[in-house]
Amino acid sequence: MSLLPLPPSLIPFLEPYLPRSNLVLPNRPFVTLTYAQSLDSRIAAKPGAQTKISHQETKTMTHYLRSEHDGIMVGIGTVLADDPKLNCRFVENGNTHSPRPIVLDPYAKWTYHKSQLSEIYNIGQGLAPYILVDESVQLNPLDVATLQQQDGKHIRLPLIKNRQQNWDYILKALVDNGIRSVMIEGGAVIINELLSYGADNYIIDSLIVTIGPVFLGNQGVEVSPTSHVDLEDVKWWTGQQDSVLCATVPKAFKLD
Ligand SMILES: NC(=O)C1=CN([C@@H]2O[C@H](COP(=O)(O)OP(=O)(O)OC[C@H]3O[C@@H](n4cnc5c(N)ncnc54)[C@H](O)[C@@H]3O)[C@@H](O)[C@H]2O)C=CC1
Ligand SMILES: Nc1nc(O)c(N)c(N[C@@H]2O[C@H](COP(=O)(O)O)[C@@H](O)[C@H]2O)n1
Repeated sequence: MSLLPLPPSLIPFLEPYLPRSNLVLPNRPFVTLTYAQSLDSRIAAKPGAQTKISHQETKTMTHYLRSEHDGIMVGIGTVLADDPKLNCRFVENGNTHSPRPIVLDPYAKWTYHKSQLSEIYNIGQGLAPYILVDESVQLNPLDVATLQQQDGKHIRLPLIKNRQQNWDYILKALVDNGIRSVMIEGGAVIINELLSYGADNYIIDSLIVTIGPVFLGNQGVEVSPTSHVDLEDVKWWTGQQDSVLCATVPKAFKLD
């Protein structure tokens, strides 16, 4: 299904938060954390369920954001729940860029060769993923062979032993593999972890949150950091149904 046109006012609204408007960081990619939540801070109606929250016009915004990043990352929980495409369907202004899908799957739970994402690659509508797995896990030979034929790969990192350091390894691996900007879409474990990462270690350069006019209820999958986070550079956009918050995390807390 084709997307609605991008509301023109979103272009100047988003501009200051895009990687292209910000300094290129030498040792890690520019990180945008972006997701859609309900009024009661839920990103899905129940665990493992894919739940539509965004209006079509903010869905277009998500694809516009995908066109502005080298990579798009989700966790294995999201992949198993949504079987996502993780490509870019924003084709306005002749855009043909699709970001590199990156899946954080430390225990190699994903059967990649049967996924929609593999099919998307096979029909020429997106790139094959980089799958981040722990150094110790055994890989499915069919997945390895499929990724070898496509242009994706498994990247082995020490992800299981000391989770505290994982984001350092993950971000370095992305830069080492040519990913200079990444948008992280979720799911809840990753969002909560990044928002809670610690006062000295915030790694989010831009935060872009779509808020839909719905309550998903207390069985829903909640996003909430472990403690207080004050945002800076806050701007709001309101569309036909949704509002979008753009912000940065306090600069004093950022890694360099
Ligand atoms: N509304 C929205 O914008 C979005 C909603 N979702 C929803 O979120 C739900 C899935 O969320 P979750 O189950 O929380 O899964 P998730 O996608 O956050 O994946 C969690 C898994 O990722 C791995 N992981 C996360 N952080 C790690 C780290 N630092 N080191 C190593 N491994 C790490 C672990 O295996 C962990 O179990 C689905 O229902 C999906 O539909 C997902 C993305 C966006
Ligand atoms: N922007 C947005 N709005 C919602 O209502 C959502 N449920 C999501 N979910 C995210 O989008 C991914 C699906 O991507 P594809 O359309 O399959 O490429 C899903 O995996 C979540 O990350 N996003």
